[in-house]
Amino acid sequence: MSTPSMTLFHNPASPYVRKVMVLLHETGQLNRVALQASQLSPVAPDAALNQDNPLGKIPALRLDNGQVLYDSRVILDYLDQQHVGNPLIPRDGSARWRRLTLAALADGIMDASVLVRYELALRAPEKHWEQWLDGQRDKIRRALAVLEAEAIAELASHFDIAAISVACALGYLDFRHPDLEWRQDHPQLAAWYFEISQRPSMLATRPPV
Ligand SMILES: N[C@@H](CCC(=O)N[C@@H](CS)C(=O)NCC(=O)O)C(=O)O
Repeated sequence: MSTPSMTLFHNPASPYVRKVMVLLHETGQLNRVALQASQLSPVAPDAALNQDNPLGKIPALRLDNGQVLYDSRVILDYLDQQHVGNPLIPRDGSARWRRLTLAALADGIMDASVLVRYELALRAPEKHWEQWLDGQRDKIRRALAVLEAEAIAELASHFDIAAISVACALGYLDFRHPDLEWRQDHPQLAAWYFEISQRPSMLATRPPV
């Protein structure tokens, strides 16, 4: 087995890190990356990570020449150009922009979900800003509605950047926000997610219980 040449700042609870891990599994590159555990939140930063990523966010990927890549979209793009199989990010044409837009929609679900998580887990309950929380949850609901109405066939067509990103966003909703009961109004998305959750890359990267 080859020695890893890159280091990934990693936490199994992060949906953004999960995207990177799923892509590494799907493209056969797992053994190229060593994982460096990072425990952090916006109020409890990881000093080692801050040296490599001034934004203090994971994932960050240190390459063998010392260069550091962030954020997850940049890392996915880089890693997708490092394997010989079919690209998981279309290189050009309208498919590229459509698949990246679906991926951005999924990232937006993660962004809103992570912000809600921080507000609920890190701030005292009497300081919770309900109107802001509702605004974030509305973003999640609108994005899920669009995926259900417009994107199921596209998601089912390949397990690429779009599908990986949506899968990781839904996995995070299950992990941190089961109260949202996202399956209730999105039966097609739920059926798609049930199926792709069985992929080895998804099973191996499930968030901790
Ligand atoms: N847009 C970034 C988001 C990364 C992100 O927010 N990661 C969270 C963990 S899930 C984090 O590092 N939070 C620490 C902080 O915000 O200070 C990406 O796609 O990589």
